[in-house]
Amino acid sequence: MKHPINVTSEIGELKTVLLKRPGKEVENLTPDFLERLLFDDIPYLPTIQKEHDYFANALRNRGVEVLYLETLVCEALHTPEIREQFVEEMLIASKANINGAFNQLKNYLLEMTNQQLVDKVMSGILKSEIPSNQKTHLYELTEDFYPFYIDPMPNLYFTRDPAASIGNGVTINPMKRTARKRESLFMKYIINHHPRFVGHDIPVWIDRDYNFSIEGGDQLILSKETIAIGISDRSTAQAIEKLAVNLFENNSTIKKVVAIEIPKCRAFMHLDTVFTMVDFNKFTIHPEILGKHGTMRIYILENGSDGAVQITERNNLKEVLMEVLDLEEIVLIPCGGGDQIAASREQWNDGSNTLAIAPGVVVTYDRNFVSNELLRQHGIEVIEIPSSELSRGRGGPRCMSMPIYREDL
Ligand SMILES: NC(=[NH2+])NCCC[C@H](N)C(=O)O
Repeated sequence: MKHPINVTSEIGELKTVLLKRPGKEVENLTPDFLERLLFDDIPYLPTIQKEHDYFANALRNRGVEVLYLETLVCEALHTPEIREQFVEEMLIASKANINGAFNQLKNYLLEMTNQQLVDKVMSGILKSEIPSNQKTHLYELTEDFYPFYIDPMPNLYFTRDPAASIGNGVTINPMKRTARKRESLFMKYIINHHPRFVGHDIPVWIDRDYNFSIEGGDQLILSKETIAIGISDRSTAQAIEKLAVNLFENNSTIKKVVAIEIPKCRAFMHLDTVFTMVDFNKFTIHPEILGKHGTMRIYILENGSDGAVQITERNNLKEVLMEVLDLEEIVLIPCGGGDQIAASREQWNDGSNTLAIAPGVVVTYDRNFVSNELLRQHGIEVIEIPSSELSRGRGGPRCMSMPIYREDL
């Protein structure tokens, strides 16, 4: 039986991808809570959905099978026991068990159909949804102070981050920000209970209960043997080392983990906001991460002879890529063409965040016209998608997709 997961590169022909269509969770954003929910503005739901459908269709037109997170979760909750366990775990992760309305919320959710239940958990539960006579806790009465029992999860359409495929396995990521921590629970249920995945040996290289954070936007599969991971605002050195050890010790094909330090700031939250692979030897790059004289802090983690990880330091990205990919030439394509204004504007709108669907073929946002033109000049085929609402969440085509199956190179 064909294994359901296979991702051994960033650019191998994309066969199956996981998306999440933006839903009601995006409409539950209000100005007071934008920052904590990691948005800069409120997308207009009908338009963001239209743009997202365009993205999904662009992928389907190229023969990619598009799976939806919301559908897979519904299908995974196929027995009363799994449903109940899911609801309980989700409520505990939302802290509804601590001096909270755990039982009311549990009953409320379990009365719903699977589709309603999943939509509700994703879009958040408002305090106004539970009748006043059932409210017994102080926090339930303070509706004006904070309107939600459980927060909406507007970042769910960035399926890249809560889980990521490496080889035949996955990382179910311990997320950094409270606003996103619960997101990886969906993948746990999918991997453990969805008929497409149960019965297969799917190694979990790092699990969501690990104490230090790591997110999929920082994880790049450079080749069958090498991955790159950003040491970033979201991914910690501890989790990167732990992942490396697990990959080395558990028969993965990965021999090297390249850890790349990137500045900790909102605009560069993940490695893929400043660096993506578009062809065998071509990468997009935001010039600002290259540092003065192109010097960076890069560490290569390998399996040491005594079972401990061996770490060596490098400082030139191009040279490291040539070394680990065994190539004579690497082309770094600067976001915004190196023009200072275009670079920071287009990076802000994810100009470096491309999704490769085959070597030399990428999906990008239409608004990044300078970067798109430059990619074309480098011989890359660029498929543009509309982006006025999608981009408000600060993530691009790579962030909005979790590859499940790519052809090997
Ligand atoms: N892989 C990525 N770059 N994801 C972008 C995620 C954006 C999201 N608003 C967040 O702050 O988490």
